[in-house]
Amino acid sequence: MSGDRTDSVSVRAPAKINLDLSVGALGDDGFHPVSTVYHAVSVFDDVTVTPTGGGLELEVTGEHTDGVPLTPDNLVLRAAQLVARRGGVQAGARILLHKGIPVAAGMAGGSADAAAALVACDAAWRTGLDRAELLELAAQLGADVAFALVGGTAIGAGRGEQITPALARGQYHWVLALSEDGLSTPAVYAEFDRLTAGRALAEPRVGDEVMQALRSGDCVALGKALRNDLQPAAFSLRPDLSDLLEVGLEYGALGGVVSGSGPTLAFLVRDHEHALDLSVALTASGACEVVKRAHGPVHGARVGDLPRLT
Ligand SMILES: C[C@@](CO)(OP(=O)(O)O)[C@H](O)COP(=O)(O)OP(=O)(O)OC[C@H]1O[C@@H](n2ccc(N)nc2=O)[C@H](O)[C@@H]1O
Ligand SMILES: Nc1ncnc2c1ncn2[C@@H]1O[C@H](COP(=O)(O)OP(=O)(O)O)[C@@H](O)[C@H]1O
Repeated sequence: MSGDRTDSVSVRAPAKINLDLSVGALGDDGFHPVSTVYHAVSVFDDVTVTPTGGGLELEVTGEHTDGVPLTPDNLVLRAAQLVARRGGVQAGARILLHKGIPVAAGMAGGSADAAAALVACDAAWRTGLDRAELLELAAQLGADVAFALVGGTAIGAGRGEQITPALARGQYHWVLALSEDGLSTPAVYAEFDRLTAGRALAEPRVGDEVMQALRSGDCVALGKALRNDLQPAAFSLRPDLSDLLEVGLEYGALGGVVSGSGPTLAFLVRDHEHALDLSVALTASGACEVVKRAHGPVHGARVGDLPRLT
């Protein structure tokens, strides 16, 4: 069978930022226990799967392709393989990955791709996996993949893969200050270990302030409550990010925080107009080359329209 567009399934998955990221001490499994508030924002990757007679082919297009591996360890291919194995599928697929999420930015782009590929392969191959099975496969692919399936605003526990939806009101507007060079997640966790060596770390716990701000939909309170235990480690590896945070706050952001392991800085603003003002100010200051505006929360990975053929 050779695939055509009538067989194709396209799935869109969102980037995330962490509104709060509390990190505990490195465990024997090589991971840190975390308690985090994930928030899905309107920056997306799209995965289109067309069934074929056999084998997996991957093509990557879009704004952010540098640093995306085309090797079997690409999370899209690993996700497709997990679905094929769980669903007992012999068929193959041609997979198009369109990247709008910056790579190695602390925005979980690879995890979004994995989540999109799980949903798209399941639909294209009609393997009929249920939600629990998809979440189980997601956890095998990375700590952030389960959240990319669920989306919205949610608490992540364990390594981040145990997801509970958070009680959250309102839409929030963000200005994302991007960096040309990414930061490696393992390197930032290793720097966190170095900076906290010899200290007894408390069990990770999401702050009451952030949860209260989300419950009441209060963006000013949320701006003050943003927090990330990995931020000192990201600043230690990239001291320019600390200056950039100061610039954003001086220019009137309600709050700002490094997203996940960085280097993206997420600035909270009041509304669309405020986002435009801050974007212009950050760019004009020379402190940051590329900014993106986004809002959240948005949905998790779900089947959408096929991209237009050109
Ligand atoms: C820091 C966070 C915050 O949401 O996001 P990113 O900045 O990567 O987007 C996550 O904890 C990243 O999750 P993710 O990027 O999925 O990590 P994984 O692929 O599962 O793990 C990559 C490596 O990071 C370290 N790691 C990851 C998660 C965790 N809770 N503790 C860890 O120590 C381990 O060294 C692991 O081998
Ligand atoms: N489909 C994918 N898209 C992006 N990166 C991927 C993908 N598959 C594997 N990777 C690897 O994951 C690393 C982390 O990328 P990403 O998920 O974008 O960032 P972060 O972990 O900072 O949120 C990349 O440097 C790359 O080596």
